[in-house]
Amino acid sequence: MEGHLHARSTVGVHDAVLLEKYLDEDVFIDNLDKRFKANHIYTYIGPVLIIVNPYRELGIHSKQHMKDYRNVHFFEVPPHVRRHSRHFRAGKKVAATLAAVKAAVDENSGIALDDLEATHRENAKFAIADTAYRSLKQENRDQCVLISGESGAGKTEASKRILEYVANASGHSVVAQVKEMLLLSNPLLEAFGNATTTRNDNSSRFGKYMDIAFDFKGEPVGGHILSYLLEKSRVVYQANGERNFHIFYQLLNGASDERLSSLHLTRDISQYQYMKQGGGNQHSHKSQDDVGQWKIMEHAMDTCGVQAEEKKHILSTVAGILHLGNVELEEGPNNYAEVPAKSRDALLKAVQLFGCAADALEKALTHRTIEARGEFVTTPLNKEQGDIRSLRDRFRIISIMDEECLRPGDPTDATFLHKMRNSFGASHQFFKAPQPSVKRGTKTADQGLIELTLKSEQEEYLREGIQWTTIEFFDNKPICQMIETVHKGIISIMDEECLRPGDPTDATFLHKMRNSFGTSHQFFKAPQPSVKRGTKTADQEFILLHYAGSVTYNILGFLDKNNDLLFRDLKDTMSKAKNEVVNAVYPKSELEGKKRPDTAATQFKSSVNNN
Ligand SMILES: Nc1ncnc2c1ncn2[C@@H]1O[C@H](COP(=O)(O)OP(=O)(O)OP(=O)(O)O)[C@@H](O)[C@H]1O
Repeated sequence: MEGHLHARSTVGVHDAVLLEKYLDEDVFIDNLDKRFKANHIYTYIGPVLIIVNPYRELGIHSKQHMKDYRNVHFFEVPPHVRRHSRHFRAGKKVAATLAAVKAAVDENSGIALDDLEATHRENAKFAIADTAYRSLKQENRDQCVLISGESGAGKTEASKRILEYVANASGHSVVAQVKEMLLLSNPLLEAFGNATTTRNDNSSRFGKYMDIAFDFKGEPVGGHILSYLLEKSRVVYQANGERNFHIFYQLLNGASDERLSSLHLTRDISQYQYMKQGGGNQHSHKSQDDVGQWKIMEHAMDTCGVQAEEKKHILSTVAGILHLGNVELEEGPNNYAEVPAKSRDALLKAVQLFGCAADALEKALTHRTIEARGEFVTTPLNKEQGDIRSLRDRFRIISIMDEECLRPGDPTDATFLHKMRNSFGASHQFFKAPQPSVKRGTKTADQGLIELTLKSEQEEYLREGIQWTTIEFFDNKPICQMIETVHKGIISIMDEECLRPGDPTDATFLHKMRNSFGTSHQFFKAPQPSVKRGTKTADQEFILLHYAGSVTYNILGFLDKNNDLLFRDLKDTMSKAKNEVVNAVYPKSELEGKKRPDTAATQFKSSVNNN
C-alpha cells in the first residue's frame, strides 16, 4: 500500500478519472507533467488515452515491447480492472477509442531521464492497439481508433505505432505483402502530402482516414486510405521557414543524375521558385534526410505496385510543376499578360513533361474562355488575372496525387486506394485552425465520441449508485450546424455568394453572415467596426466561438478559394496531355458535364459525409 502511495506521489495517477480534484484543470495538467517527467507519456481518462509527445526516442516501441503487450489486457493497467473487465465480460467493449494526443510542453522536451523502469507497462498505445485488435478478432466487431491533436502533437507517430503493432500481431507469409504495404503507404503519403512547417518538420498537410480490412482469422487483407484537404496552396507558396512538400526535395536531392537530366532538373534548389520561398534554412534542412527518404519512397512505390511507366509520369508531373513555377508572366501590349522570352525555356520543359501542346498551355495561362448560351468566347487576361489564375490552376496540378501515384484498388485484392482529394488549398485553415479534428475528417465523430464517452461513463456511475456530480460539457453541435446547415449555414452563404450573379466579394459575404447570424450570436461575432476602432481589419473579421476557444478569421480570399474553379482552358489543355497522370486528373468528361463544379467547401463537406 505504501509503495502504491509513493508511486502515486512521484508519477501521478495512470488514469485521470482517479484524480481527487478531477474537475480542476491545473491538477490534471500537473498530473500529466509529473508523469511526463518520469517518462510516462501515456495517461488514461477512462478508455481515452492522452499522449504527451516526448520529442525523443524513449525506446519503448521495440518488437519486444510489442510482444509484452500482446494479449495483455488493457484493464491490467491499474486501477481500472473492474470497470474494463466488466465491459469485456458483457461484450460491451466501447466500439471506438479516442486517443487524444496532446502536445508536449516545450520546456520539458529535453529532460534527460534514466529511469525507464516500468515504462513499458505503461505503453498504453500498444494496449489500445491490442485491445482493438483482440476485440476485432474475438467479438467480430469493427474497431476504430480516433487520433486528434494539434500540429506536431504526435498523431502520425501514434498511427504508425498502431499500424506496426497490427502488422506484428497478425500472422505471417500469405499476408506479408499486405503488411508491407500497410507500413509503406506512409512514406509514400508523406512524400507527397507532408512538409516541414515551423511547428513540425514532418507535418501532414492533409487529413487522413485509414481503414484496414481483416479476414476472419484476423489477418490484414487490404485497406483504404482516404485523405482530405490537401494543402494545395503550399505547392506555389511557402511561408517563411517552411518547405514545399517533401517530394520536391527528395527528388532533387535523392534521384540519380540520369533521372534528373531526363526531367531537365538540376540538383540546385535555389533554381526553383516553388522550393526556395521559405527562406534559407530549407536549403540544407538537417532534420529531413531527403536522400534516405527518396530511397524509401521509391521502394514504397515498387511495393505498392506502381509500374515503371507510371512512376515516370508521376515524377515528370512533379518536375513539370517545378518548371511551371519558373514561368513568370509579364505585361505585354494593352496590359495583357504574356509569357516573356526569359520564361519560354521553363514553359517548354513543363510542356514536354506534361505532354501537352506548348501554344495551348501558353494560351491557357494568359486567356480565358467562357461559354455563354452555347458559344465559347475567349478573352485575354491582364497580368494580375493571369498571375492569380496560373497560381490557382497550378494548385490543381498537385491533385495528380489524387488519382495516380496512389492508385485505386479494392480491399479484397489487397491493393490500397489512396486519394488526395481536391480541396481547399490555403483556405483549409478555415476548418483546420479551430478544430484540429476536422482536419482528420472527423469533426462530428470527435465531438460525438467525447459526448459518448462522458455520457456512457456518467450513466454507468448512475446505474451503479456511485455518487457523481454531472459534468456539463461543451456541445459542439450548434457550431457544426451553424457551419453546415443547408441554406442558412456559413458554407451555404459562402456558396451562394460564389455562385450568384452580380459582384459578390468577401465583404458582401461577411455582410450576409452578419445579416444571418446577427452581430452577437452565441457562437458568431462580427461587430460592425465602430468609428473608434475604425480600423480596416475589423471590417474583415469574424469570430467563431469553437469548443476549444474563440478564433478570429480574416475574410480576405474566402470566396476566391472556395470557388476553386479551374478555368476551362487549362482543363482542356491538361485533358489532352500525354502524361497519363496529368490526363487522368482532368478527364474529358468533366469538360463535357453541364453541371457547375462544386465549391471547395461543398466538396469537402460531401467527402466527409460520404466516408
Ligand atoms: N511517441 C513519440 N516518441 C518520440 N517522438 C515523437 C513521438 N510522437 C511524436 N514524436 C516527435 O514529434 C514529431 C511530430 O509528430 P507527428 O508528425 O506525429 O505530429 P502530428 O500530430 O502528426 O502533426 P501534424 O498534424 O503537423 O502532421 C515527430 O516527427 C517526432 O519527432
